[in-house]
Amino acid sequence: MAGSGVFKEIIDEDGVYKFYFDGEWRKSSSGKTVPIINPTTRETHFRVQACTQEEVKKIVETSKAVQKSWAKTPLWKRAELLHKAAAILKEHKAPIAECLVKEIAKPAKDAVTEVVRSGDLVSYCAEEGVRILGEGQFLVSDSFPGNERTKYCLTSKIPLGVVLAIPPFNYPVNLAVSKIAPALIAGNSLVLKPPTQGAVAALHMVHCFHLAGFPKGLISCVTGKGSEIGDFLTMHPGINCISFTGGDTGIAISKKAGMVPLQMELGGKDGCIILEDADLDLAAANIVKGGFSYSGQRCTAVKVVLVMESVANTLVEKVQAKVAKLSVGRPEDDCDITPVVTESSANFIEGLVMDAKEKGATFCQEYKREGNLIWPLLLDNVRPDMRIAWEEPFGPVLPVIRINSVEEGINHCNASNFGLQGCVFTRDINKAILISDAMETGTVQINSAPARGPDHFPFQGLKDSGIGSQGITNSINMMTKTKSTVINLPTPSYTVG
Ligand SMILES: NC(=O)C1=CN([C@@H]2O[C@H](COP(=O)(O)OP(=O)(O)OC[C@H]3O[C@@H](n4cnc5c(N)ncnc54)[C@H](OP(=O)(O)O)[C@@H]3O)[C@@H](O)[C@H]2O)C=CC1
Ligand SMILES: O=C(O)[C@H](O)COP(=O)(O)O
Repeated sequence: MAGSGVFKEIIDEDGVYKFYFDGEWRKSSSGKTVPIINPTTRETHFRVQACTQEEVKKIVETSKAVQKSWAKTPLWKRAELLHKAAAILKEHKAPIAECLVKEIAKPAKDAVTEVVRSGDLVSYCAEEGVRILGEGQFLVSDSFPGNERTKYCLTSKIPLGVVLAIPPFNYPVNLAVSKIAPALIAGNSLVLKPPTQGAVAALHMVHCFHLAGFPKGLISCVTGKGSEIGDFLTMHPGINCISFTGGDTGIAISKKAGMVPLQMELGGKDGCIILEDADLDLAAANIVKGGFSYSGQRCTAVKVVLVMESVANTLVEKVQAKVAKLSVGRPEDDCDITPVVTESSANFIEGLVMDAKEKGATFCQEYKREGNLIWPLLLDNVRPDMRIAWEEPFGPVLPVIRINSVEEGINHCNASNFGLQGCVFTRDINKAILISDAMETGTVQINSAPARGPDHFPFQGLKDSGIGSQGITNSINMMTKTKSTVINLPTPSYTVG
């Protein structure tokens, strides 16, 4: 159970979760707490510390000092500790998953999957780190015009320093470890600012790293409202790298952050283009899985279907039939559609639905909402003048735009300010490749819904969808800098003998 057993020390006598600093679980001197509202009951379920700027300052200072010795810890030892943390995390999947169910209404099975996937990510990262950080480059000078072979250049990868990790609510464990593990294996220290909704799952996860025995102060977890301590953290001169996943906040952070490397994974409006020759059963299954899993609260969710008019009726019928089978209700009951994360999120989604209604979209189901729970809704005959054609609902509402040419579909996707992923369904691989090349997105999936995973694949967004690329290997590389040592010889190396 959450907050019990090995997790007992992360909670205080009043039931408030502590923050983590210098290898200890602590109460904030602010005396204030932040409530975490259960999206299903809409009542406060957990409380976390509202940390102060002074506490943030101390955390960053300590992280800086500890990082120096961590960077000198042998790579194999860093990997060993990560493997240990991964095993502990998987061993405690049940209480962590329970937090995900209560804090973000993630369906019970998916919550367990997130924790197990996170353990696997940490292990893979440890192995990949040993491989890629264990090798460097060797260059000789006479390959560049005008040079003799008098210089040998040895390059290796060195850590950046203190990495700040800010994950979003929808994968508070997985998108936290996707930043923590690469940072640590590369020799950095790590400050985590978890999302408010999802903070308690993240604190449990951090405790698994604590139990693994990482040095004191190497990992810290500071809680509080992003809007209150966020700027102080992201603009702190002691931070050497920011890895952020979330919405438009990331754009604001990018503008304010100093000269530090940024990894930004932001929103998306992933288009799904269906050609006339597509396998419509496969497409319909992927549209429903891609559009409605975790109630559409995935950056990689299918967020607009662009279907050729000649097959649109058949496709919509097939999707509608599958939508009708989705179960709607409590995450504890493992329903497909569960309450969206906050009331304001539900209100925002409703605003998009009402706009589409006023402008004449065809409702394939009746719009239904109870509290934060919104029933899955397919909107047909959506036109470009409707907000839902462009904005991401981050909820279980999926627009269908009927197109008369492939170009029309591609142009719609490319006119978006987002460029995360896209997908195309066709039996013609040549067409699929041409469409993939034409789509201005970080990834295009052929005959499958968009997805970030598996976690070692590169994951990146163009335009407002992000900066840089995630994925285990890319994240390790991003959290390091190249260091060269040049050996200068008195004479060209091949003059002897
Ligand atoms: N491309 C990708 O990989 C993904 C993108 N997303 C996108 O994220 C959005 C939904 O996630 P959501 O969590 O609501 O996103 P937000 O951008 O609202 O929040 C993301 C994180 O930023 C924190 N934060 C808020 N304000 C600040 C600030 N001023 N400075 C620093 N940190 C701050 C939040 O903390 P707090 O909760 O305390 O406010 C949270 O931890 C969607 O747009 C979605 O598309 C989501 C997942 C993956
Ligand atoms: O936050 C998100 O939405 C994730 O990055 C998507 O991950 P998934 O495609 O593996 O569900």
